[in-house]
Formats: sequence, C-alpha cells, structure tokens
Amino acid sequence: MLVVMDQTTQYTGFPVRTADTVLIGHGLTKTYGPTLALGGVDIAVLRGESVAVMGTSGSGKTTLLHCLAGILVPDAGTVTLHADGAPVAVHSLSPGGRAALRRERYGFVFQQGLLLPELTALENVALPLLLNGTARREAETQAGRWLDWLGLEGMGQRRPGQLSGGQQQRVAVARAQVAAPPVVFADEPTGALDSATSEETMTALLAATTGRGGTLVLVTHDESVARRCDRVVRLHDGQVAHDGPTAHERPVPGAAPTGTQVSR
Ligand SMILES: Nc1ncnc2c1ncn2[C@@H]1O[C@H](COP(=O)(O)OP(=O)(O)OP(=O)(O)O)[C@@H](O)[C@H]1O
Repeated sequence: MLVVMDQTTQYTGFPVRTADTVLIGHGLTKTYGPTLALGGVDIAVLRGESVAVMGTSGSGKTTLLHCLAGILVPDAGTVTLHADGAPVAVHSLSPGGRAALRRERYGFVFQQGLLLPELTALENVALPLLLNGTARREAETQAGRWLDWLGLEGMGQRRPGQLSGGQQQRVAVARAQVAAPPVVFADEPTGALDSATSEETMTALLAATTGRGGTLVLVTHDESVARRCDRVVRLHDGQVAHDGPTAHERPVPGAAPTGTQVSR
C-alpha cells in the first residue's frame, strides 16, 4: 500500500516521495557477516520534521542512521536526498562523493560532541564553513553568532576541555548547523548527559534544526527525548516495528542567526 506519512497516519508500507519529502530510504538491508542489522527498512523523512529512531540495543538504529547519512553503504536498497538541486542517490555515490555529501549537505551531532580538542569552540564551529570554502573571518563571524544564539556568549575562545558536557553538546549543535544543511543527524546526542542538561540540549538541537525549517533524524534510547520529536520510528531486529507521530506541542521557532538560511 502506498502511504504518505502525516500526523495521523501510521506507517504501513513503501515510502512515497511528496513535495515535502527530504530523505527516503527504501528497502535498506545491511548485514555484518552473519548478523542481519537491517532487513529491508523503508523510511521517508519530511522536510522540517524531527524523527526519533528507537529500539532495543542491536536493533539496527545506528546502522540505519549511517546508511541514511552516507557513512555506510547498504547491501541493498536506496537512499535518496531531495534537497536543493537534483535528487542525490546517496547509496550509489563514491566514497569521495559521500564524504562531500556529509561535509556539504549534512550536519552531525554524536553522543560525545567529537569536538576537536585542540581547537577553540569558535574554531570548531567555524570548521564546516572553512571546509566549504568560506573565508575565515566570515566563518568565524557566523560561528560566533551561533554560539551566542545557543547561550554560549563569551565561551568561543575556550577549548572543549574547558566546557561542561552540556556546553560541549551545544557547540556540537552549532557546528552541525552552522553551514545550514538540509538534514542533521544525531546519534544519542544526550546519551552522556543528566536529564536537565539533556532537556537543554534537545531544546538547542530542535531550535537549531526544525525550529528554522531544517530536518532532524536522531537515534535515542530515551523516551523523553523521543517525545520531543514529531515522529518515532521503532526498529526491532532490523525491521520497522512502528512508525507514527508523537503527541507533543511543537516549540515556537526562534529567529535563527542572520545569514543562516536552510538550503532546500
Ligand atoms: N561493524 C560491525 N561489525 C559487526 N557487527 C556489527 C557492526 N556494527 C553493528 N553490528 C551488529 O549489527 C546489529 C545492529 O547494530 P546497530 O549498532 O545498528 O544497533 P543499535 O540499535 O544502534 O544498537 P545500540 O543501541 O546498542 O547502539 C547488532 O547486532 C550489532 O552487533
């Protein structure tokens, strides 16, 4: 059956592209030796949506995220990004093409911010812009705006080791979003944080992504994190066991720093 995901429809089959679809994974299959990590997963992510991928340990969450993000190539199935310009067949890109895609079109937040320890917070955030060819002064200006916007005023010259875990994650959020990618992926972004800091980090992550028209796909074990997203996809043994909307009030979008429009 052909379905389009909306706020009332349970997922029941093959994902169909609509004008609002930004990312489609179809029939995604991945094995590691004898282990079937993904067994034909279909997923369609809408523009401006936050999707939480949940499931027990080993159910295939990170493998799915990595296939969608062009970190891993699925053994079978397709991943298509429909952002600005022509659709991109992510699964068939060369390793260099996938690296460019990750650098230019995607943002990432991991459990431990994975900030470069020898760089300042400002330099960490500016890095994606520098890699994309933005001049240093402009890159650092934009990075500084994001740090300020995420409540890190005056901390730009600190190195990651001089920031708390929650502050480091906000730097990671700023870095993921500074180049205004159409899709941000987050793998357990609050996994190392206490519940109050986790809440703050989710507020920052949602404000920086869906709050300004971008899209967020995140993996989490934490139901309270998932509840803040628009939709939950639950995996079980590498299959989609559930895909449906969460009941939550969408936060009122805040104004993003100037010059940070999401590319479509
Ligand atoms: N590089 C690898 N080599 C071998 N097996 C792997 C590899 N990566 C993942 N697996 C296996 O594939 C399955 C899915 O792993 P995956 O990491 O996607 O699950 P997950 O749901 O993200 O788990 P967790 O919640 O524990 O992080 C698991 O059985 C895991 O052991």
